[in-house]
Amino acid sequence: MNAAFPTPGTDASQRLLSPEELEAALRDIGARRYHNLHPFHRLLHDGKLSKDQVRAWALNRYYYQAMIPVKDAALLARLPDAALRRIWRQRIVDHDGDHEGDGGIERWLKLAEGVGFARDYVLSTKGILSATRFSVDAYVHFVSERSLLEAIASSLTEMFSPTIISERVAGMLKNYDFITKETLAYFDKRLTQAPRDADFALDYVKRHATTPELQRAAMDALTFKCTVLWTQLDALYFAYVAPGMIPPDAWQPGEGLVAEPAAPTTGPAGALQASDVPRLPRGVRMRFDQARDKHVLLAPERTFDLDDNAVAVLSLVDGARSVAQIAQALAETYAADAAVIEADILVMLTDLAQKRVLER
Ligand SMILES: O=C(O)c1cc(C(=O)O)c2c(n1)C(=O)C(=O)c1cc(C(=O)O)[nH]c1-2
Repeated sequence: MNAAFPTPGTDASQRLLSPEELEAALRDIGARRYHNLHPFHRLLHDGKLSKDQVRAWALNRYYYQAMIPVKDAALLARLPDAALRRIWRQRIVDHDGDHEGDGGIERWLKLAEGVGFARDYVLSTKGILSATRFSVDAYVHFVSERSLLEAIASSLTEMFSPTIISERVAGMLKNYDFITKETLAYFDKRLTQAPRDADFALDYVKRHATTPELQRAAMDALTFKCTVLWTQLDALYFAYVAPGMIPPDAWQPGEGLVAEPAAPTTGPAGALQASDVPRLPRGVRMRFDQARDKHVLLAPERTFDLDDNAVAVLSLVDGARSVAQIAQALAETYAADAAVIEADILVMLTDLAQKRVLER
């Protein structure tokens, strides 16, 4: 094949590399083309994406996860000996599990549910970008149609995945308040599975790429696979970051989500009580918007305009004062009746709590 990004060093392709040189050449491909370098991953790991952009990533990547065992079954079907099949079939078990509710696909569904998706919507693959589908399908076709050496070499991106997984998990946990360790449980197992799989595949490639042509084919296969991963992120970036052109049938923010549970309540119908101590949740803050010359309440992905009364109340919401104390302070400032103010601000604060921009 013609590599999309030809690997430099054409003289090296003329001669037979030692197994160590071949490994170094393969690692060099990853160092230059692996998807850890993609701007979308940088934004994801550095906490620069909105919750909807993280959702778009989780949804699209589900298709990759779902098709990996299809790809591995295609490869398995072509393996001529039982010993190799025994080893390779473990990959299918890792993703599909041994029983209902087990395996990597299931754990990815948990991740998607963890960021708000309804399970059935994810399973339907309805909102997935066509470009995601095309590149993942291209990987399955490649593995089905190319030589066994190329098919196995194309899985070698897994050599590079433990580093990106560690970076991703640490970065996402640190930077997003909607991501928990349980949500990212998918990656725990990959940290041992990926090196085991990559060691086997690398050993196979080093032993079977016995001519310069075969070594070149293995390198091209790995390059191809890097482009499979890269183009998925290009598509996400184009649709959901910049310029933000979401194709007609792809997921639109808001679709396929489970309704967010109402704010935890103590009083009747979730109403705040005078003794409650309100505070702004993590990630929510009041700001003065210079351009619009007004105060706003900034929450992840949402902004609420605030009138003067709301600004006066929220300035006193500090996680220490109760509603009654806030009413008392306002009554003194404005020389008004504390009971009347308390009744008014209970309505206002209850409304904010129901919008999940206030906690008690
Ligand atoms: O999180 C990642 O960045 C990442 C990368 C890759 C990869 O490099 O192909 C895989 C995975 N994860 C993964 O979870 C996975 O199951 C997997 C299977 C394969 C493969 O080619 O057979 N790659 C990957």
